[in-house]
Amino acid sequence: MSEEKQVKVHVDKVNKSYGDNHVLRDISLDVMANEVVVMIGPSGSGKSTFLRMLNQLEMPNSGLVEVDGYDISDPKTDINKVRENIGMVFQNFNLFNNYTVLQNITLAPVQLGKMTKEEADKRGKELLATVGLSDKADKSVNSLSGGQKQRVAIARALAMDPDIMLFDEPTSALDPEMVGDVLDVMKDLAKSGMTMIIVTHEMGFAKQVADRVVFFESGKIQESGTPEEVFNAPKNERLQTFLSKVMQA
Ligand SMILES: Nc1ncnc2c1ncn2[C@@H]1O[C@H](COP(=O)(O)OP(=O)(O)OP(=O)(O)O)[C@@H](O)[C@H]1O
Repeated sequence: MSEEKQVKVHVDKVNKSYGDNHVLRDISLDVMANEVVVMIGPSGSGKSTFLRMLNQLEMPNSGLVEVDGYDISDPKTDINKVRENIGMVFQNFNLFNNYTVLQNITLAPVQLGKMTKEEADKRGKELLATVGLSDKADKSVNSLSGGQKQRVAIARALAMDPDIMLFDEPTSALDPEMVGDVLDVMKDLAKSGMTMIIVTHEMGFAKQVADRVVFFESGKIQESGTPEEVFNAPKNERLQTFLSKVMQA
């Protein structure tokens, strides 16, 4: 048996424009099973667009995007099937506010026929325990803090038993005192071996958790490497400038 790790995400020479705005420029990146890749870079550099492309929330103008072996740059691919294996967590939670916490988590697996209601309730409660919210199962989402909502959003994504988790600035909308709880859940998930791609401005988290840090600037990957390489010995001048600004802040 080969010991080689499986490629989970394969992106080759992708370009994306919005009108005249050329947002992704010949981007290529492979992410392996169990790898945690953190994307950093200035605002508007294309990080969110890249992430959203991985579950067809955006389509590239050219290039190849393969996720879990499916060519999702091909509009004919059944994206709903692929999305069952990709959990996505957004900056603004995107929960159903009028449902209870547990209903938010069980809705998709039951509706898509992945689990019975009883199985989904059982799994949902287990997931709430792992994100530290066992006591909130029957509460309305409206009654939660931002940090609690984000932990519910993570539990909801995990309820589909995904192979890959995508995080788009999951802590940017949170009060500072809530950030740590959400990052702790993500750290545990990384330790469990989940394949993760994370856009964040939390540099301390990136240093601690990333297997690889990828620096985006002007729609290009300007540098990528281990946290030690990227943070302690950045080669690219734009990365050096970016880091000095972020560190000052
Ligand atoms: N749906 C859209 N329509 C038009 N332009 C868009 C759209 N989405 C993003 N853009 C533009 O694409 C560029 C890259 O945006 P993107 O959100 O990917 O950057 P980012 O690196 O994630 O920034 P931030 O850290 O601020 O979220 C920006 O100039 C943005 O205005």
